[in-house]
Amino acid sequence: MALRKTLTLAGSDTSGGAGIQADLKTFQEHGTYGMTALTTIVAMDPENHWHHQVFPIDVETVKIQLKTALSVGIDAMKTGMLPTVEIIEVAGQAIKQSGITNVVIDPVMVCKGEDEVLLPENTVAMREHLLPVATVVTPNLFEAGQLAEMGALRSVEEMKEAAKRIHDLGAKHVVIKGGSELKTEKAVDLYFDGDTFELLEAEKVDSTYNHGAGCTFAAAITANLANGKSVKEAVHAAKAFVTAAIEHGWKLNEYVGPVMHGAYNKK
Ligand SMILES: Nc1ncnc2c1ncn2[C@@H]1O[C@H](COP(=O)(O)OP(=O)(O)O)[C@@H](O)[C@H]1O
Ligand SMILES: Cc1ncc(COP(=O)(O)O)c(C=O)c1O
Repeated sequence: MALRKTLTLAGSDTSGGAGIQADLKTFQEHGTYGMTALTTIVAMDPENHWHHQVFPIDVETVKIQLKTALSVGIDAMKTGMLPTVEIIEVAGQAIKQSGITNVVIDPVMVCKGEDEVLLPENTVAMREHLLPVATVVTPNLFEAGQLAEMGALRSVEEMKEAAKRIHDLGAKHVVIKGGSELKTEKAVDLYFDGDTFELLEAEKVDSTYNHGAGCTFAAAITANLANGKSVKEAVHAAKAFVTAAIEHGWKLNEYVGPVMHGAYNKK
């Protein structure tokens, strides 16, 4: 079988656990050929409690990277941190024009442990330009509440309502990650295909070493789609992959603990 090509349009996480670094490691673990289009650079200030600083890439530079990557014919792609409205618009247009069918939108709005949320106008732009081109969208509880205009989500019932609203905005499949935020015994995610709901459950890991979990989950879905799995199969396999990664999360320094991207294949 020819090597399947995967693309991430996302930010660089200098600390290596999230962003394009998580995506490439995850793509590799799934035996796909990973490519990147960089949207922003995130650096951390070691002298100021590891405070995140975000340096967006010029929109023309994002455009030319997308043109380059999409010209080779991509089997599946994902988006991650998109720092400006202009970049979100360019992403939506490029995806639409390319005709690519396996598109995972991870609507990153905030980094774990950081209070600063990306600008509210970015959420508006995501609704308009990214949800309509999404094969799968993977918001966490906070992001789903923002996209659905429902504020904080606290229960599976509220997650169901949010999933319906997000589906109505154009995303074909919706996965809302309850993760460690939802007050349930297990780590519960809700999957909605526009027709039926399914709960994906895994043991909740008692750990704060979960940096990059969201990116890893979305990248695993992307690689599984590239490898020919159905959306439902791709999501289930990604859940097992990310659970193992969280179980083996580790301490990089006193501020951040990344997941172990390759843990699933070492089991
Ligand atoms: N403590 C945990 N134990 C097990 N699974 C978790 C835990 N926290 C998050 N997950 C799972 O990891 C995946 C990524 O979720 P999450 O970390 O909430 O995303 P994000 O990084 O976007 O906030 C989801 O499948 C979620 O259920
Ligand atoms: C570039 C980048 N993308 C995405 C994220 C979100 O990461 P997570 O998978 O932990 O939600 C971060 C968080 O630091 C980041 O730096």
